[in-house]
Amino acid sequence: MKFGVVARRDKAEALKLAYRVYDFLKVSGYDVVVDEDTYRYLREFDESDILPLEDFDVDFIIAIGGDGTILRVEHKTKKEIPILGINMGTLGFLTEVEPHETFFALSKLLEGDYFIDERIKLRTYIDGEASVPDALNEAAILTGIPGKIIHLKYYIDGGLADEIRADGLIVSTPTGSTGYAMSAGGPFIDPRLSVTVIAPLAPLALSSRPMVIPAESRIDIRNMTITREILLAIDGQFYTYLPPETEITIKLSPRRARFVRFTEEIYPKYTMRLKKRF
Ligand SMILES: NC(=O)c1ccc[n+]([C@@H]2O[C@H](COP(=O)([O-])OP(=O)(O)OC[C@H]3O[C@@H](n4cnc5c(N)ncnc54)[C@H](O)[C@@H]3O)[C@@H](O)[C@H]2O)c1
Ligand SMILES: Nc1ncnc2c1ncn2[C@@H]1O[C@H](COP(=O)(O)OP(=O)(O)OP(=O)(O)O)[C@@H](O)[C@H]1O
Repeated sequence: MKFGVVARRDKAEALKLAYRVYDFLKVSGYDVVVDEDTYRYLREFDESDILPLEDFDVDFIIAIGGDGTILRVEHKTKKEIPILGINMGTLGFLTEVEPHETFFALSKLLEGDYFIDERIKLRTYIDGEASVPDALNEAAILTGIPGKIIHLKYYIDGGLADEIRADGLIVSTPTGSTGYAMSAGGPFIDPRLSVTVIAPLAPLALSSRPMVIPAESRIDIRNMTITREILLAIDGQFYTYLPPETEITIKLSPRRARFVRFTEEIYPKYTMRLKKRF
């Protein structure tokens, strides 16, 4: 078995724990690679084990950090590698275990006492091209000029669903339903469901409400403000400004994210975490 180790670079405890995980796995006889960005901030790893995240070809990734760290791993790796998230974040909604549980969790992983939680992702097409990363949380279509409204029309499976004047539109997976979409008034979506949430961001009209549609549906978004660019932000990791005439389409991605879990429990696990959020 081969492992990859990644830590958030801005927290010394996360880097130190990454080294302990690396050392434990090496001493146990496993091949381990370490993300080069992590190495840049802690030079103790063996130089021959350093690789860019983009080149990780391992069985499991141990990610030590918060949600931003997990999202970064998801965006940079090319294969659907299962991630075990160790929470060294503020919220750590996407992580599985707390730091004090690290070595117990690793033992369970090595014994095969775990399961894989697969999460759907969304693919965004820009003028018909899949040229941007898939979203684990959401694709956010945002006003390019803070303080200025954007006028959008969006179509579901070819039919006009709504026309909004708002700060933006959040198109979210069940995983992302507890992130930006929830701040836009969207509901908690049980991660076992295959649905997409569409939530307008600060809409002018009271009648523009969040909706939940089948994940297999096609969403076409058109910018009606012909003079204003819009900003597309995916999972807070990738940004691009799009000219007004750009045609945006969002569909279910053929790819999935995979997480190592030790319990299938959703309630009260996620709902308790939501309480921590507020
Ligand atoms: N107003 C908002 O609520 C708002 C605004 C921008 C981005 N976000 C979220 O932040 C994400 C990027 O995360 P980051 O850590 O790189 O950015 P960040 O550092 O700006 O933190 C955003 C916060 O959202 C939390 N978060 C991220 N994904 C989550 C999820 N699936 N469920 C519950 N909480 C979640 C993070 O823990 C963090 O507290 C985006 O994908 C988006 O969902 C939220
Ligand atoms: N190696 C790195 N390269 C780029 N950005 C990084 C790196 N390590 C950490 N960051 C950034 O540092 C910030 C903090 O990381 P992270 O999101 O993991 O923790 P957090 O914000 O405290 O946790 P949470 O997202 O759970 O609230 C994030 O914005 C993350 O993207």
